[in-house]
Amino acid sequence: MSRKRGRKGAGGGQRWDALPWKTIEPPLERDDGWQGMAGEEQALLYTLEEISGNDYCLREDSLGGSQERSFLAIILCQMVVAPTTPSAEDMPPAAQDSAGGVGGGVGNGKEGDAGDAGGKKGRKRKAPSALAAASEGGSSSKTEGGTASSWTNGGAKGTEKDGHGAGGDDDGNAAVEGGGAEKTTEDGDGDGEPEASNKGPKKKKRRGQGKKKRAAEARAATAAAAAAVAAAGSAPPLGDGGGSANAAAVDDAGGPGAPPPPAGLETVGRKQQQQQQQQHAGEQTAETAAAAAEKGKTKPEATTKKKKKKKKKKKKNARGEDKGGEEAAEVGQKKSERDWELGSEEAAKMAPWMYLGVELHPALLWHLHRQGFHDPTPIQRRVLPKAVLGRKDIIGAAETGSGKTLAFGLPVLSEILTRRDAAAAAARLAEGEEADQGEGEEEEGEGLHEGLQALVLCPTRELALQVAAHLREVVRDTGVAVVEAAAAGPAGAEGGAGAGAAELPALPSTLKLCSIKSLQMEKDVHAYLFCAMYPGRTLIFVNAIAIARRLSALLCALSVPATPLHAQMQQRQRLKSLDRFTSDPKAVLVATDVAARGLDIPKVEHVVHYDAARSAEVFIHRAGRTARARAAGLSLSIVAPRDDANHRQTCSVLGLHGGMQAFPLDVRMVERARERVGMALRVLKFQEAQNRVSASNDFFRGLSKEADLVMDGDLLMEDAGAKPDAAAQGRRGVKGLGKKGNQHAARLAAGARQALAVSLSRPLHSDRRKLIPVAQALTDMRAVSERTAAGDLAGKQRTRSGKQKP
Ligand SMILES: Nc1ncnc2c1ncn2[C@@H]1O[C@H](COP(=O)(O)OP(=O)(O)OP(=O)(O)O)[C@@H](O)[C@H]1O
Repeated sequence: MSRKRGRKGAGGGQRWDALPWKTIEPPLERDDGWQGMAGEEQALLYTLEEISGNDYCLREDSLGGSQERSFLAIILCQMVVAPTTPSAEDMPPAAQDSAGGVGGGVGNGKEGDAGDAGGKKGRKRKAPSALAAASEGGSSSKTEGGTASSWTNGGAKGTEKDGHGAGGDDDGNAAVEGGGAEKTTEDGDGDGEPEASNKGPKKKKRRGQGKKKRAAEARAATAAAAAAVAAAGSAPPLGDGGGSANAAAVDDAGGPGAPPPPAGLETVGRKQQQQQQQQHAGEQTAETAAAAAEKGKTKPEATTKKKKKKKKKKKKNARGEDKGGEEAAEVGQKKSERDWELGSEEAAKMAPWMYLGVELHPALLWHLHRQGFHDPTPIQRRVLPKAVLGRKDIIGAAETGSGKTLAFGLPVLSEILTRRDAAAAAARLAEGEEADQGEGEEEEGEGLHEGLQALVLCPTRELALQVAAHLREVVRDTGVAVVEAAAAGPAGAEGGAGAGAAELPALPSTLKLCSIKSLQMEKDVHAYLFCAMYPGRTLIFVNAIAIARRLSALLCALSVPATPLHAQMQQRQRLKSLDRFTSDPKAVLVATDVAARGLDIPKVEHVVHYDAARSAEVFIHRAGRTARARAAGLSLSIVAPRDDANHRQTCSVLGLHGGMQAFPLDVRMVERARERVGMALRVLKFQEAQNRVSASNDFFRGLSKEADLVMDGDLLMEDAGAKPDAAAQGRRGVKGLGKKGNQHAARLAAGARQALAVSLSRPLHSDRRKLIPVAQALTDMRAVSERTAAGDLAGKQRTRSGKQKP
């Protein structure tokens, strides 16, 4: 439900750049609810409300506890792009007229968006309060019903919540979006080519005659596609029984209960964008006119300076010096508005986005299409209309891997791009010049939008990098820079979630949950057995850094390509581990909860909880690293007696009162895995001894070198397994073992390594057919247990009646 919160009648005169940024220092440590929010956070929200002129906050009653605080970052994003002036439709007619005049120069290049209704009149959207009221009705139902999208949740839980991005932080980093100001002539990725459409952005020659034709084609195709989907009953009909908030939001444009003329929808969206542009252009015209007049006077000087600056920047880039420390802003060649036109077929594919009635900036649409995102996800469908059209501040909630990043990212980026276009148009207008894409325009835009446009806070550096990369993908080549910036967090802190949240995020319905009961000392065996039997990208979660180190070393010794990830690793090493994990489809990452939240690593097939998560919320975040974006995934909990309490609590919170499904195990394979793990532990023990010896020897050698002394051989220990010539030099061996003892140790080490190698060269099970996919194993197991249950039932009935049932 939406409800009003915060101070009323807040003025809208301030701008986002007056934000007290310094008061937001991740990690935000409170994990209690909205009401109990730390004073400064509360103050920050009020400040944000004042700045945005928005004195209400849309939220759902189902959200509570830490979720609200979790979405501070999103609120923040929305706030910084919220209007500081009344919207065009709230303006008196005269003002609207003048804004319309400005907009005439702005709308250039939009005809190809398939967003125009070809002259049909769109219905006016409701005023914000009406929209809020409408959304109340819509948001009461939490299921996405009857939509065209395969993102529909179907059997997923009715209440979808999330605790995205908050809680106990690892090291408190921020992803920062800068906008408009930066531009280089390089494509950050070196890959400006479209993948989905196999067509590059349209070239300028598309201007003129052919353009109108193509635009008309695109409109016709989109309208036809939309109408076809609606006719088939698979599109979300407005005001239908599905009752989703999305439908309610669309109602705002189309009226409740009325089947939507798709073109009308598009008109509303397009009109909205034009209004936004007109509004921004109107705001900036006077300011820009003065600036332009000034610029006109000093232009030659200013241009030369800028060109020099650019040259310097290019040189720096070539030398790789301009990385700004940790930042790696990928700013591609800025393309003009016209370059983002989609062809008619492409536009038709993107019709589900048009249904939202939100006209996203064409560049975003183009990039969404390029990435194959033809459908908005449920959370995106619900957020976008309210964020973009309703200009609401949103606390969003959805299952893991459901596209929340773009849900908050798209409105922010669309606003930045739209404002920039409007500013450029206003500048052109002020200078009385014909729109001319190129250097001149870039500089105008640059002058008007220099600086930070939006800020996203993330609890870990990894997440900051990921969010930035994710957003960067949709603004490639627009000249908007998305960069990551680090902020200091508590050293060595782990990214555990705050316990005791009243509401929990949901898990995707494509995720299977199962468990293995184990002894503490057998956990290694089960973890190894699973990795060996079901190779695939696997994320193993442990509760302690020492275990992450030990288990990853053990798995490596067993030829499983494992790497650790924990908060005590240097940032560089952490990124390297992640790189390795993402580049090898069979890699295993042994991680602490530093990797539990928000990380979107493609195609993680399995999540293994080596140690039980300390709370159900952490469990959900961990498990949510797999089964993302509609993919299937498996979560396996290895439950030893000491994990039992946490595991049972998680099960009860998830409503699995009978516990999780037992993972099928073959006793013979467990036996063989046990043998191998034993051998690997021996190898590691010898390895460790060897490492200790060489570390000690290195230490003494280093000392003697520094002091310029001749090394006394007695101080050196002999390497177990060292080369024979080293032993021949008469050094003393490992203390307590003596020379013979060392030789014996070396022999043992070599023997253990060899035995392990032999064992690893054989299949884990003599019958290779036992290597079946996890999903198959679970299906088989279910069938067996169903048969057993049926048998049991029959058995019971037999006993009771004394007769066997047919
Ligand atoms: N409209 C879309 N169509 C297809 N894929 C999408 C769409 N939007 C996002 N995705 C993809 O879905 C994946 C998950 O997105 P994202 O990381 O935003 O999820 P999330 O909801 O933030 O997850 P978490 O709660 O775990 O942080 C990403 O790989 C993203 O590229």
